[in-house]
Amino acid sequence: MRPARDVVVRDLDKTFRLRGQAFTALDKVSLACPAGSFTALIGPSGCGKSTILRLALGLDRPDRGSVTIGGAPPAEAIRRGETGIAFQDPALLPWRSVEANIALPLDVLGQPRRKAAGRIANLIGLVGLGGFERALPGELSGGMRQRVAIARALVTDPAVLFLDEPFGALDQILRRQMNIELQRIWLESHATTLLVTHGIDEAVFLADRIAVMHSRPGRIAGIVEVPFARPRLPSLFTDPAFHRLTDQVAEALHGTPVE
Ligand SMILES: Nc1ncnc2c1ncn2[C@@H]1O[C@H](COP(=O)(O)OP(=O)(O)OP(=O)(O)O)[C@@H](O)[C@H]1O
Repeated sequence: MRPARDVVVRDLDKTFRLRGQAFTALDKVSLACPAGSFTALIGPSGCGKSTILRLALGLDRPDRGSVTIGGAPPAEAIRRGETGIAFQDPALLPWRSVEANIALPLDVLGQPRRKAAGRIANLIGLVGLGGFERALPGELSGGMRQRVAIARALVTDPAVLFLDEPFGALDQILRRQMNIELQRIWLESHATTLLVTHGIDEAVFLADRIAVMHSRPGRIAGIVEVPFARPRLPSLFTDPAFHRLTDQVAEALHGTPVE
């Protein structure tokens, strides 16, 4: 198993230029995700959630501030295969089977797929796709494709998992099922997880802490701690304490300060 890694976002500023006009996308954004924790990042459209992930993945550079993964720059953690990524669009290669799609990060890192055969088989079981190893993406449902993307994100046994609205395109019923599965996978993998989501229910069900963002400029308005014990059961979705917390997150989103 990988050593645990924390993710520390420190004083990020990011300005984009749009047709000659400067637009402050992020203003002094700081967020510490302790090793092994599950953090949800929630906020209105355009507040800069995906920009934070892009900076955390070294896909773009901040104007000021830094992101470190286990104390190192993101590029180093990525090179060591310590990061797993899943986005809203599962982006599977249509000509590759389920198992070959899951193996893709190993191919990119130049690690022999043969040595990981047992791990790939375990992951297929973990995401409930036993029997579909040789299926092509076109033969799967949307939820199954998303589960392939989650398995692919986990194939390098990452210490850190970045998830950007991975279930955004799924219907409510399937989304809840995927939330329950993601919790199970996270409890097994212990990866430090940062989940970008628009779903308040999803954030409260899954996260240890929810970072609530406001926009224009994008900033962290507050952190809501989620105290529920794990494993969290589906019955939590109907618990009054759950609804009190979703109300608190909604209030924080709409401007009321987090207590
Ligand atoms: N490459 C870019 N060039 C110019 N502006 C950009 C670029 N990337 C992001 N932005 C702007 O930065 C802001 C934040 O975008 P970002 O995608 O991070 O928001 P978000 O919170 O993830 O939104 P959503 O919830 O809709 O996905 C937006 O106003 C967007 O237009």
